[in-house]
Amino acid sequence: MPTKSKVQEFLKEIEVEDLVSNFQVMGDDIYIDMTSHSPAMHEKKKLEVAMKQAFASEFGEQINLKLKITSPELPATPVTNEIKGKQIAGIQNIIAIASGKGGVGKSTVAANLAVTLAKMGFKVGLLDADIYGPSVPTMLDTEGQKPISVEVNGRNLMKPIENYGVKMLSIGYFSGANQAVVWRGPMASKALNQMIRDADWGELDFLLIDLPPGTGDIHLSIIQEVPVTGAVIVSTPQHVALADVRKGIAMFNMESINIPVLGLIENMAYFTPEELPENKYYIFGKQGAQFMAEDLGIPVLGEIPLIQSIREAGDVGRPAALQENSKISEIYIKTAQNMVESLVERNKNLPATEAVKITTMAGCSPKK
Ligand SMILES: Nc1ncnc2c1ncn2[C@@H]1O[C@H](COP(=O)(O)OP(=O)(O)OP(=O)(O)O)[C@@H](O)[C@H]1O
Repeated sequence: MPTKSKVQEFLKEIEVEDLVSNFQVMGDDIYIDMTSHSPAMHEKKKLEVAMKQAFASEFGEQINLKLKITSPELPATPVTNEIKGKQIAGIQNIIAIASGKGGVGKSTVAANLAVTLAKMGFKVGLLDADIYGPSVPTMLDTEGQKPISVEVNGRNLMKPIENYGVKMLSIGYFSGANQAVVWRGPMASKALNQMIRDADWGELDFLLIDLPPGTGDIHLSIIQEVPVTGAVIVSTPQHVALADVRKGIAMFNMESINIPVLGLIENMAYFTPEELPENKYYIFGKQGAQFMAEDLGIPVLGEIPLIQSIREAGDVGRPAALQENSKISEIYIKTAQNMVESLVERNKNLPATEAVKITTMAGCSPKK
C-alpha cells in the first residue's frame, strides 16, 4: 500500500515534484493536483497517461490515481525565444534554411551563403538535410566523396567533407542514398541527427541546415531536436511561393517550436542579363516579398537576381558568390551581413547562451 512518504519520494524520482502543488494518499486512492508544462490539451493528456503508467508500475494496478491537471499561468510578459534541444559543443549558431515550396532555389542560396560566410572569415558548416534530393555534393563540387570515420575522445565520428572553407555533410555522400526517398520521418530524422551529433564539426560559428522543401514531419523533428538559433526563409516573388512562406513561418512560430525567423531571402527577385548588369526585369512581380515581410514583421535579408551564371555555377559545383568582385558576390555579402545583424538582434532576447557570442561580430565586414 502506498504511503505519503513513498509517493513523495516517487514524485521526486520521476522528476515531477516541482509540478505538484498538493497530494494526498488515502488507502489505494492517490489524489494529486499538478500543473502541466504547457496549456495545450495534448500536453495535459500526455502527462496524465505518463503519470498513470508510472504509478501503476510502481504501486500496482489496484491503485486509483485521481489527477487534477491545471494549465500553467500564462506569463504577463511575452515569452522570449529559447534554444531548443541539447546544445552541440563547439557550434555557436544553427541556422535553418527553409522554403515553403520546392524549387525556389533554397539549396543554391544555402550553398552561396555558406561560402560567403566562410569568405568573411567565419567557421562554417553546411548540413544537407534535404534527404529526398540532396544537392550539396553537386553544388559544392564534392560529389563521390566519402566521409571518413575519426576517433574523438573515444567516440567514432564522421568527418565532414570540406571545400571552399565550408565543412559539409549530406546523405548524398553515403551509399544507399537512393533509398532515402522511401524513408519515413523517424528514419530520416535519425539519419540527420547522426549527421549533426555524431560528426566531428569542430568549432563552428554557423551551421547552416538546408531543410527539405515544405513543412512536413521531418522539419518538425529536426527543429524540435536540434537547437536551432534562427530560420531563414527563401522564396521567389510569385504569389504561389509567397503563400507558402506564410505556412513556413507559421511552423517556426508554433508554440512548441518558437524559433525566430531571421528574415526572408527573395531569390530570382528580378532578371538581369549578363551583358546588361544594371538592368532589372521583375518578371515574377515586384516587391511581393517586401510587402509580405512587412506584413509579417520580418526583414528582407536580400534580393538575389535570376542570373544564368548562378545556375551554371551551381551545376559545375562552384557557387556564384565565389566570383571575386562580382555583383553577385556583393549581393551575397550584404545578405549575409543582414542575416548576422538579424541574428544579433534575436540573440538580445535570449538568456546568455553560446549563441550570444556572435554579437561581437556584429556588422562584420568581409575578410580582406
Ligand atoms: N538566382 C538564381 N538564378 C538562376 N538560377 C537559379 C537561381 N537560384 C536557383 N537557381 C537554379 O534553380 C534550380 C533549383 O534550385 P535549387 O535546387 O537550389 O532549389 P531548391 O529550392 O533547393 O529545390 P528543392 O528544395 O525543391 O530541391 C537550380 O538549377 C539552380 O541552379
